[in-house]
Amino acid sequence: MKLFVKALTVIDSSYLDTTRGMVGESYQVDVELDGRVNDQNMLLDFSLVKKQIKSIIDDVVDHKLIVPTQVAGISVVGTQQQQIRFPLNTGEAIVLNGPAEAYCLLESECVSIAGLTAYLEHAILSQLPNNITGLKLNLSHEKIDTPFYHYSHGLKKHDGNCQRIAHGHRSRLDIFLDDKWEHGLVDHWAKAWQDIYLGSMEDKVDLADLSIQCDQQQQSYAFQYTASQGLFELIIPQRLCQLLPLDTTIESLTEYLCHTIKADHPTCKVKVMGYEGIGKGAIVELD
Ligand SMILES: Nc1nc2c(c(=O)[nH]1)N=C([C@H](O)[C@H](O)COP(=O)(O)OP(=O)(O)OP(=O)(O)O)CN2
Repeated sequence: MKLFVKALTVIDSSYLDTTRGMVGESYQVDVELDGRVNDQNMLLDFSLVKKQIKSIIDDVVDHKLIVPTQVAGISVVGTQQQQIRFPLNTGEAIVLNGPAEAYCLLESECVSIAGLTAYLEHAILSQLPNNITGLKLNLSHEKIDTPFYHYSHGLKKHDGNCQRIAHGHRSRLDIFLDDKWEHGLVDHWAKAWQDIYLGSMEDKVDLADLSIQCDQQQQSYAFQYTASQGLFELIIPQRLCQLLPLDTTIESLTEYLCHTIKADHPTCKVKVMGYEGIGKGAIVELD
């Protein structure tokens, strides 16, 4: 007997990669359970499938930075507050300091959908009732036929997990000039924000102001803030980052895109639909 739930949840996270740097991701999650029915003649009540499995996925990976810990030269120090120095293959590094709950440490050399799926399946199955003998997850990307981008950010004013300084999204973007969808503009922004960290100028500090030590980070930006989960710090190469004069909520990002595009096309009606991951976002229009 099997039970399935499609589109159980969406994981919005970021991961570290020695080539790409920090990559924002959104995965849709489907689940299939295997086992014997219980005395309610159910494998597992759908409401428990939704609540319990979603809550495990949230605890293990959602809104976290996924760090492959078998990369040569990586260092992970600390227990409750962890400092991570992640080497890039250009010789640069991404350095973080934050509460342990903001990271998902994966024992591998890189992050892949297959590796993450196996890790989550193991974590979930061990917490389900004994009549459930197997579990299969399907993590998939939203099918986007147009150019899209991967961004990472942190929202220090958010009272939930979006305050974590490095989580992200894989997002589509729609731009219209005088009601016509503009491939050229969408493509431009998708390239500009391909694997980008969107940092608020307000959170930028001097390297010397950080509580962590840093070595060769001359061409890097440093960010720091304290939110309800604790102190968050990040050092990231400037080339992987765009500084913005705003909080990086989807409302502000979409407004920023719309105003920037309007400045180049003053006589056009501009409409931008900015997405934060899958199926949600903001719309801004300027006449
Ligand atoms: N109006 C807005 N609300 C939220 C924003 C935002 O920009 N504008 N941003 C966030 C976070 O960045 C977050 O990454 C997105 O949250 P979400 O995927 O909705 O997370 P939840 O855990 O609340 O939802 P699930 O899909 O159930 O995991 C938050 N809100």
